[in-house]
Amino acid sequence: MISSDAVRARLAEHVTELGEGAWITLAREAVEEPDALAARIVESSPLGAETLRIGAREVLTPRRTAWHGDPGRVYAYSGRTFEPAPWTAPLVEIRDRVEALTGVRFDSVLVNEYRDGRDSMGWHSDDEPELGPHAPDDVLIASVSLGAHRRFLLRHRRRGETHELPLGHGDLLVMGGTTQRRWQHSVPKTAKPVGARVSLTFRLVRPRPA
Ligand SMILES: O=C(O)CCC(=O)C(=O)O
Ligand SMILES: [Fe+2]
Repeated sequence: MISSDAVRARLAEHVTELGEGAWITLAREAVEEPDALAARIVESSPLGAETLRIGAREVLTPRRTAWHGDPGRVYAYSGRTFEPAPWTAPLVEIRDRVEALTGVRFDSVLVNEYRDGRDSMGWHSDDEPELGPHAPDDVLIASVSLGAHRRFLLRHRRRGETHELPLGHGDLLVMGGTTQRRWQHSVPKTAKPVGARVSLTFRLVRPRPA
């Protein structure tokens, strides 16, 4: 059984403890040739804006996304379910690099493309019950950033305390333990001129029983 403690121990030099069993690690420039990889992913992933249900309203996401993974890694959020597209060559390269660094072979990945500063991701936690190793108290998410630098914010759900991490150029951010339970995160819009950014959030998803 994978435990996120083993990942924290392995990446000990990069750990920030957030308290209450929540922690993140940030390794700068962990992936080589991030710009070339981003271009290959944008070419080969079925990226598109999704319609999400927020209460009674349907809204289009202000970013393009694609869900890839092993067969059966169905991901459900905001009233939608997503069947995984197969792994592509650039995603396998990065998945294997993330495995070498974390010791975990992630089974799925959400690709997010932020075309410019108007694209964003609102406050949320990735705490869906199918997320492993064991949502909501132990969720492992390994996020690789490619392309333009963007601000990544963490906000404590009760205390409102925030941390700001500038992410870019092959950086690897891992969120583990109770981070999803205790904190939310976001990628805010920016009025500054910024180029395109691609983020890959690798996950463990329990397969749906057939
Ligand atoms: O783009 C990012 O760095 C964040 C992506 C994210 O939060 C997600 O995919 O759930
Ligand atoms: Fe997220």
